[in-house]
Amino acid sequence: MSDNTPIIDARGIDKFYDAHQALRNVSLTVGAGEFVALVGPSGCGKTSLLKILAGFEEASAGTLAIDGRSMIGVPSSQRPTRMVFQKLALFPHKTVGDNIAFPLKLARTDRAETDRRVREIMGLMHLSEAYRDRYPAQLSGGEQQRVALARSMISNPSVLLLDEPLSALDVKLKKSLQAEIKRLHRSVGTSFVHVTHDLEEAMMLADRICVMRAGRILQIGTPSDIYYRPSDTFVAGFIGETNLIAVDLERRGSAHAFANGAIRCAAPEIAARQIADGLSPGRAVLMIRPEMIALEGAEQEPGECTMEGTVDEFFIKGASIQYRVAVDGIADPVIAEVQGTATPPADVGERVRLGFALADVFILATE
Ligand SMILES: Nc1ncnc2c1ncn2[C@@H]1O[C@H](COP(=O)(O)OP(=O)(O)OP(=O)(O)O)[C@@H](O)[C@H]1O
Repeated sequence: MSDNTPIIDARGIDKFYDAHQALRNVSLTVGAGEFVALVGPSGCGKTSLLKILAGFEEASAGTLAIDGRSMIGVPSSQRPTRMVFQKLALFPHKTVGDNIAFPLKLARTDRAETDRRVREIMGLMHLSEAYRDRYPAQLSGGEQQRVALARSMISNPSVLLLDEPLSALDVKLKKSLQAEIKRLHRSVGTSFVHVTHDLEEAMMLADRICVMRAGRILQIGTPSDIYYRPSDTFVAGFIGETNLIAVDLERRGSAHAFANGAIRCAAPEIAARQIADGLSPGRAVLMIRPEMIALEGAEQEPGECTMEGTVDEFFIKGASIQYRVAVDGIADPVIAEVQGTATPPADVGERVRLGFALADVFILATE
């Protein structure tokens, strides 16, 4: 995990491509050994930010320091950063060993030391010695990506920048490479900045997630902050499925309560930490994650709050069953993700009662 000294300190970064503004006043710090994931819709500026950190693009405004040194005007080859791309950039006519050793060759490292380091990093990436004399085309996609990771780590960069390195791989390979990346990160102490479209991947790997939209950073926080305390409805909906229900936020003495005719609660009072920063009483949105909603049956204790509705559809997902329930007075179907069982607890068209605990709600501003 990180200490307090930032390895990356980017402040007020703007990026223009001609008249098009790709980044707007972006500030990001990354601690030593920290793993930060950048997520956001296509075109929001993730790769532009990564390229500015790597030195492949210059910022149009703002400051950038890495390892305490200003990076303005410092070319990519002289930065303590390495980047791994989605599309492999291995040299097809060099062997695996020569590909991995390439950065050391550029630095004129002697042969014995190069040999030792190549062996060490191949071991770390679980690449067998037998692969050393093969060519990239003789490896699987996952193995090639491990070679690319080994090559980028061999010169001990302070920062590894990963631009969707796993997105071209099939699901099984992706899972195993995710585990490899996590293990690599734990064992080297390098800071990682990882761009991904896969939100589950971001949640699994990162110490902090940075959510971007239209060139701006909307929220930076731990996976749990982003998931349970999103800064707005966009972040809430972008990171995993969720229920967003219109409510009125009211002040009750020193506490707050919410009201919606379709939700019955004995005392709908909530703690201040369950309300987005700066939100005042009035129209608001109640967020509750599907897995926090129970389908109430004979064995299920009633929740502190309940809603009644009719099952629209359900999907058996294996470990869980997802219910979509039409609740009178709530525009969108309410999604409940319940524990998977061989016999689904309710059928389409059945009347059901949904229950949830007050502690699991979070109140956000309407868009
Ligand atoms: N070299 C360039 N010249 C002009 N416009 C560019 C250039 N590179 C990126 N852009 C534009 O800047 C915006 C941000 O692009 P960027 O590649 O940083 O987004 P992204 O979040 O990484 O997207 P994706 O998830 O699709 O890879 C986009 O609108 C893109 O079209």
